[in-house]
Formats: sequence, C-alpha cells, structure tokens
Amino acid sequence: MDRLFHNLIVTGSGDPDALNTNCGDGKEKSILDQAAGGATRPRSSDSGSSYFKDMSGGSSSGYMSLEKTVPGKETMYTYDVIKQSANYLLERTEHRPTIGVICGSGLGGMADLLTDRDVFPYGDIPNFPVSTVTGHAGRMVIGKLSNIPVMCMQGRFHAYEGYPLWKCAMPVRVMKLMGVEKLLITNAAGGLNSSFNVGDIMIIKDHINFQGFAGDSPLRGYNDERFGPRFPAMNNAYDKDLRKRAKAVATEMKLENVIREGTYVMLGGPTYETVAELKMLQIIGVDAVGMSTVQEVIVARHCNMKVFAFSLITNKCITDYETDDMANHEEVIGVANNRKSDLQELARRIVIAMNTDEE
Ligand SMILES: O=P(O)(O)O[C@H]1O[C@H](CO)[C@@H](O)[C@H]1O
Ligand SMILES: Nc1nc2[nH]cnc2c(=O)[nH]1
Repeated sequence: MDRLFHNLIVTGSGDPDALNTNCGDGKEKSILDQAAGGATRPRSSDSGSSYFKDMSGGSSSGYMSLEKTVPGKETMYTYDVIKQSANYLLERTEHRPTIGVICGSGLGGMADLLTDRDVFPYGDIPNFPVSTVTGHAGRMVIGKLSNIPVMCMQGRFHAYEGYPLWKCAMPVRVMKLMGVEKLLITNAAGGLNSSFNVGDIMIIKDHINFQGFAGDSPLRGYNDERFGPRFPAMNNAYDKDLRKRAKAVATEMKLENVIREGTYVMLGGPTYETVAELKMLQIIGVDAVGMSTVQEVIVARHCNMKVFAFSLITNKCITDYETDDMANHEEVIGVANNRKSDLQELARRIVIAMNTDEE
C-alpha cells in the first residue's frame, strides 16, 4: 500500500491516465484495481456519457512510468498498441481508406455523407479515449464518399478534456497504420483577423504551436522511427498544392466571398480568451483561435501524411472592453450547424481533389 500511495502522489498530474496501466492487449487495469488485486477488464463501450468512466478506465501509465528506464517511452502508446487499434478496425471493415477526415465542433455531419458505413464508437476501439464534448459524437465512421474510401473521426480529443497531447492525436497514428496518407482536418475557431466574419471558412496556411513554446508536444517523449524522425520539419505543414486545389473548389462553389486563408493558433482552453490575450495574439499574426488541430497536424506530418485543414469561423473574437457579448460553445455549435450544407459539399469536393494525383 505504501507503494500505491507513493505512486498516487507522484502521478498526481491531472492526467486521467495517471491512474491506469495499459496491459498491451486492449485491456487495462487501474492502479486501484491492481492494488485491490482486481482483474484486467475490457474498456467501457459506452462512449457518450462516460467521462468519469474513462477517467478510471483510460489507458497508459503514470504507474508504470516509475518502472521504465527510457525517458518518455512509458507515457506514449507504443507502435504495437497503435497497431492493435488499427487491426481492430481493419478486421471489422472491408474499406481501405487512404484519406482521413477529422470533424471539428458541430461539424460531425460530414460523416453523414459517407455511404456503406461501418461505425465504431470510440469506446469500442481498443486503446481509444472517449469524446466528452458536446458537438463531438465520438465515433469512427468508415465508408465511401463519392465512391472514395474515407475514414472519418466524428469528434476529436482535446487537451482540456484531460488528455495528454499525444493521446489527443493517437487516432492519426491509427489512421496511418491503416493506410491513410492524406488528412482533412476541420475545426471551429474564433476569428481574430478583423476582416473575418462569422461563417467564413479559413483555409489554414500555418499554425503557431503555443503549447510547444511551453515545452509540450504530442511528440514529446520516446520517438519511434517507424512513425517518423525525432526532429520533423514543420514548414509547409499545410500542403501547398491541396490549398491551391481547395481554393479552386471553393471558387467553383461560388464561395470566394467567404473563403479566407490564415494562421491558426491552438490554446489549451477550456476558457475562451481574455481581451489582453487576444491583443497579444493579434500582434504575433494570428488570424483564428482554437483549442485543437495543431497536435493532429504535428503527428500527421511526423508520419509523412499530407495535411489540409480549414477553420469555420464561428464567432468574432472580442478585442475590446466595451462589448458585453461573451464567447460560448452554444453559438459555436449553432453557427456550425447553420453552415452545414456548404461545408459538407466543400469537404466532399476537397476529398475528391485530394484523391486526384498532383499535376
Ligand atoms: O477545435 P474544435 O474541436 O472544432 O472545437 C472548438 O470549439 C470548442 C470551443 O467552443 C473548442 O473545443 C474549440 O477547439
Ligand atoms: N480558443 C477558442 N476556441 C474557439 N473555438 C471556437 N471559437 C473559439 C474561440 O473564440 N476561442
């Protein structure tokens, strides 16, 4: 028991996984189970309302970390654990997608476009976290979009939910091991560029990795070269050719007036920003502000996927002290819902463009 309490104190980091160990077979034990001599148990398959269930049934290993010698290795899923999640899906679907889609807040309707769908609640997929945020259904939908095999995350994971960045982005590695080579990422974001309007669609040209400045990264820890190099380059993270094609697609759809291009910043959330924070972000050249995406892009580029990403501007960031309006998630979801039809058609056409070889 001394040992148990020692570890509870050492791992008291706010990471929900700190109390759990991954047993490497898709099953997990919480430290409390271990102390009680409890049996290994399968993951909960209840994805929707299982926030606290996941807090006690998640995976990975603050506990084991004390016993490993390679710095960082213990905190991340190994190649074999990721492979286990990929195999689970590959064994249950006949689709072999090379394009992945990640749906942002309120943008999960994109998955409805898929035909011949195989649907996997995150809670059923070994080693997956669960979605806890409204507007993120928490399902992997694999099917065809205009006859192109696609896998679509209907909901993503955010650091503010309590997950470490590597875990937020682990589905990207699962996609990679399933054969995905190109990723379409979407998010809802606050418009900081004063020329942006609510409902605009910002093609992401670049990002500022604020968490990286503070020493955190989804790649922090042991680097497995089978995924990618220790020091990946991050210029041209957002594929130039795909951005060009997306602009052409938007023009075909007569969306020129709402299409923008700019720099996205991810902050930790879950608070929206203060006026002073927004003023600082303006100075450093940020156009749109959110709480996601960057960790997914970093992990995707690390394993050499091509990335295209856009933000739906769901609210204007408030940069003066006189305004009484306040950012809120209901507005974010509402705007995403209102822009549903244009966004779904845009996503469909971008996927077709992504599936076409470069000139
Ligand atoms: O980035 P997505 O997941 O689209 O969601 C955005 O909207 C939520 C805040 O309203 C935050 O989660 C923010 O990141
Ligand atoms: N951080 C942040 N995330 C958002 N997601 C949607 N709108 C916003 C916003 O204004 N700020």
